[in-house]
Amino acid sequence: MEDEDCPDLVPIDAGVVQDSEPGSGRRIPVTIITGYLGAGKTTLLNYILTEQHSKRIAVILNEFGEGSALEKSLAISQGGELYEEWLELRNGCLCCSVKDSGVKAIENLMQKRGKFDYILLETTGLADPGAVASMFWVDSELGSDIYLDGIVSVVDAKHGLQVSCPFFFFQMYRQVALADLIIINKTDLVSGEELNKVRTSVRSINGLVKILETQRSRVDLSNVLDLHAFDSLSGISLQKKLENMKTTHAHLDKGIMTVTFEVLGNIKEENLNLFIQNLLWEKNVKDKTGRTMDVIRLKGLVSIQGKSHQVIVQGVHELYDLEETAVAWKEDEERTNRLVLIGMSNFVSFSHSSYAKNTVVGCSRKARITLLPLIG
Ligand SMILES: Nc1nc2c(ncn2[C@@H]2O[C@H](COP(=O)(O)OP(=O)(O)OP(=O)(O)O)[C@@H](O)[C@H]2O)c(=O)[nH]1
Ligand SMILES: [Zn+2]
Repeated sequence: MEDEDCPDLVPIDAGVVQDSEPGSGRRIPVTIITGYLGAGKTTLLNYILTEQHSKRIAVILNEFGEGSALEKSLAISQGGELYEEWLELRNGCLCCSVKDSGVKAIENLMQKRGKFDYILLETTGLADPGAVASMFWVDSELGSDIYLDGIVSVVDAKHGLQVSCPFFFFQMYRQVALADLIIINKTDLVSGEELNKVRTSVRSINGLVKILETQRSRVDLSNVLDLHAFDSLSGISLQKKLENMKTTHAHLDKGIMTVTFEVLGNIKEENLNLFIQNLLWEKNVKDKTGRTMDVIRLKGLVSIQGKSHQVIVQGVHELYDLEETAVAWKEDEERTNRLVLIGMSNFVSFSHSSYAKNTVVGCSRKARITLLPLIG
């Protein structure tokens, strides 16, 4: 017992930052920032870094790399304020690589440089953030120091969701479908009417997402950081959203939609698991017209037999998780199960793999970590 309380040995290394609290067990949030090319992701990062004066924030850029010749760990610059490190990714890109390598690399960096308070990860405009999100989400279950806090997607108000290339279009829709927060940026470039259109198309894809509108990505940071979108703390805000969301949004022409379910009563946990597995894994749950759905994001609050508290359901692609929240069902309350699916009708669905085979987009060979040691 006492041995476990011993502080870890810290390597003797000139670069070590000593302000971490070894063994504090505090976990570090990761916010994933996505958005189409040029939407304002970097502007958002810079804004956060200059506004936020109390956190040690590490910024990770998941970029296109220069190819396999550079496939090794490399400290690019270590002097001055900026410290950069290339992650070694055994299997290509951050999103496609074996789950643990990205997280491991961050943990290694923290060992060398001291703990951060927060991690911001900017994906390339063409990446599938689902794969990156899954990586961090899975890892948090395995006792990692890092947990996924939320997914933020920046949308360009001027261009909206208009992209002609089907692959790019597909990725942009996925980014919107997956997000916990959408920032519609560059509102200075559009009229009120145009802005309404963009807002409506975002809402038609993702009926749950919070939408903010900005210029130069200037946003109240309390809306971006510490969202707890993937843990049971988000149960209460999810409850409110679900109550206000009785309609089913469908973006019929594009086949991307938000579907809500509401069922009264208690469910057996095993039946719920079976349903979700059929939906996410077997993909054999059909709608009235016989079509199946590719679920990108799943959220819900359910009532499970024998459990006194509401249970939150979270899903990203094929991963899902049930967690009891702090909210107890009241004695006189009618128990309900509400599930929200955001995804694509299989009718028009593109498969990531079939596109990925023929295109290099969305796959970067390297991720660059830029650690901005202390701002303020
Ligand atoms: N007019 C206007 N321009 C903006 C706004 N926000 C950002 N920009 C400009 O848009 C361009 C792209 O912004 P970035 O922040 O680099 O976009 P990004 O999403 O990081 O771009 P990539 O990483 O290349 O995908 C820059 O020239 C910004 O100065 C805004 O609110 N209004
Ligand atoms: Zn990839």
